[in-house]
Amino acid sequence: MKIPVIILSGFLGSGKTTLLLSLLKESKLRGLNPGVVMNELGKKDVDGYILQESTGTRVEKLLDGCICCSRKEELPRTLTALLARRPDIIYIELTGVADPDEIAKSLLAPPLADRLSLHHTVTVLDAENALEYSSRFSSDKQLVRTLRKQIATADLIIVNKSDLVEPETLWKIEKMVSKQNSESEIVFTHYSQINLAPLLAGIVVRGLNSPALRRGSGNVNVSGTALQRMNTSGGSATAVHEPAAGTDGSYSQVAAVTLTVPAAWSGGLRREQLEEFFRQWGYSLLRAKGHVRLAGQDSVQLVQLAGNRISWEASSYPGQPYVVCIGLNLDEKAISRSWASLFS
Ligand SMILES: Nc1nc2c(ncn2[C@@H]2O[C@H](COP(=O)(O)OP(=O)(O)OP(=O)(O)O)[C@@H](O)[C@H]2O)c(=O)[nH]1
Repeated sequence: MKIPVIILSGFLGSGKTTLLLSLLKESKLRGLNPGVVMNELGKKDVDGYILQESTGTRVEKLLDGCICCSRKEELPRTLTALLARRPDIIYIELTGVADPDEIAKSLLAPPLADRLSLHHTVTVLDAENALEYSSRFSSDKQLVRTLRKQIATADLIIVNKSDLVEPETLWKIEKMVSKQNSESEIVFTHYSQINLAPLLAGIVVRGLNSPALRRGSGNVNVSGTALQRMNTSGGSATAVHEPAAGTDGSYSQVAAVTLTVPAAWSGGLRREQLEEFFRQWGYSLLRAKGHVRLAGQDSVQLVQLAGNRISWEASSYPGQPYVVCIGLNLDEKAISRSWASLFS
């Protein structure tokens, strides 16, 4: 009995975690026992914390690297441990710069091939920025290639953040997607809200909560539909992008820097101060997220920069405040210096 896997891919900040939140809530409503693997480029699990807080789901976190290349060998180990908890469905949320085809190859090769089936590969696009990627990242061919692979290998493409663009842009995105993948479904969404029924079709309770299991029979033939179009044949699983030699958490030219608030700092930052800190790096800062304490506020704030927009919301994060910055050709020393100056 193979456990179905749904791979969630898409560029940084496109709305993967927002979709995963809906999927987990729907899974729980259906009585399913979901397993989650979340991969983050940074050393902190911002999204894993959000998911655990909102849904109570245990999340397997693979931090500080990408499971489609530098941390590739960790995925089979993590999935094997996860399978011991008898999930009905496994969701794998990739980093924004991961190639979902590489992950599919890992799933469909020994030792996992007999235990998992690829149910769907979903790619989420940020409607406000997707058309700009090829020109904006023209200096990083590997990144452009990976973003194309994210579109080419998906069987469902969610064009998200449609609230931020004109209908004409959506039409252009549809055209661009169709050129790269003429067979996938395309849906246009706001906060990744889609009808989840087709995605979850065929997935049934069979793990710990399964009546069949309670009766002592684990032999229920209800595995998810394997994806026919996924090209997993031929050649070894060569990573599309390799970590640059001698760097830590760096993929093609995309790198993550984790910045913590000094333990001795008892003050609070001003919102404008932090927004200015983010803005100074321009388009080289692709994504930022973290939990910080603002001056004059009792609660911690979850701050997110995605697609050059900054959002704030209350958070109950209990640990030492931090921010993860992910960018292209980021000057790590300059960022760390600028960050330290906020507390001097
Ligand atoms: N305006 C708008 N914001 C959105 C939409 N969907 C998600 N967001 C916001 O965009 C930010 C990034 O969303 P996530 O779901 O974390 O994106 P992600 O793809 O998981 O991001 P990473 O995995 O960190 O790269 C969050 O602040 C979301 O609240 C949308 O449809 N419209």
